[in-house]
Amino acid sequence: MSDGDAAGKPPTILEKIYVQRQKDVEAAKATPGTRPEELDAYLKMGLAPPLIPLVPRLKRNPSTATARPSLSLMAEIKRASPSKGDIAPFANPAQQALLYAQAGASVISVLTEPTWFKGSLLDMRLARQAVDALPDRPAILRKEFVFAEYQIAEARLWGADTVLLIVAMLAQEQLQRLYAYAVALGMEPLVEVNNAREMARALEVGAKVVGVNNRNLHDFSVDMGTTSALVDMVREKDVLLCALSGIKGPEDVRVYKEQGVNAVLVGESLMRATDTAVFIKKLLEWPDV
Ligand SMILES: O=P(O)(O)OC[C@@H](O)[C@@H](O)c1c[nH]c2ccccc12
Repeated sequence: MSDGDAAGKPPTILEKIYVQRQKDVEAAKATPGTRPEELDAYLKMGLAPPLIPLVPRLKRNPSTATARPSLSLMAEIKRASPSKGDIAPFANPAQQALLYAQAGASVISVLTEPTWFKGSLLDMRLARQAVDALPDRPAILRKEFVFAEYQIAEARLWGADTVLLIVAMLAQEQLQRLYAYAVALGMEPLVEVNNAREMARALEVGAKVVGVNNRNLHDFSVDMGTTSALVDMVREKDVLLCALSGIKGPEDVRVYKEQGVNAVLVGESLMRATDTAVFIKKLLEWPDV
């Protein structure tokens, strides 16, 4: 991805994060203990924890048994964001993960980007540990700006069951390579798109779980219709479709459910909820579990 100044334009937030994350990854790769060959060796020795396959996990949720079409929840641990600033900077990821799991989330998404989102791999590990022993625990998603195999290996070793791949920041060949690498490690990635062109690219690599981000990562504008506009592109396909960002209440979820969307990913409104369990139950209109 260009840093934006080639055309004389200021870099977008996505470009800024990408540049910083490249430096962070270089530093981690040069640190004894986390060099790429060390991570590779750990993976080959089978030291990564057991994982949950994403697709079957997404298909099980507390509403599947009812007559309503099923819709799963991906609940996010998000301390801060570049568009909103601090959301819950002192949140306890273990506690939050447990609340999400007990309320029926299929996936727990953990932001691991430190500079703008105040996240870390430790947050992700703590979330995983908190839910690890639960029967039918949620899958853990590393929510990150991924551009290198290294970050996927890191995710797997720190306890992620899957990773996010953002089409907008990857060349097609790179997307293909990272997708294949994640799958080889047992992780079906969540592939994020923002428009029809990106959706076509996600389908071309064979993505089975596609998230449509209602928030444009270049300018932060949110349009809840972004997901709805792309539903038809996957309708007859073996693809699970998730709506990401800006979801605040049951009205949003109801619309997506009627359109055949399979999952919603919710961050900010869950982090701000005073009673997380009650909020989730109302949001998804789930029966008592
Ligand atoms: O807090 P919200 O509006 O519910 O949004 C969550 C999630 O969609 C958002 O955090 C997100 C979607 N794609 C991303 C890529 C990187 C970082 C963050 C994201």
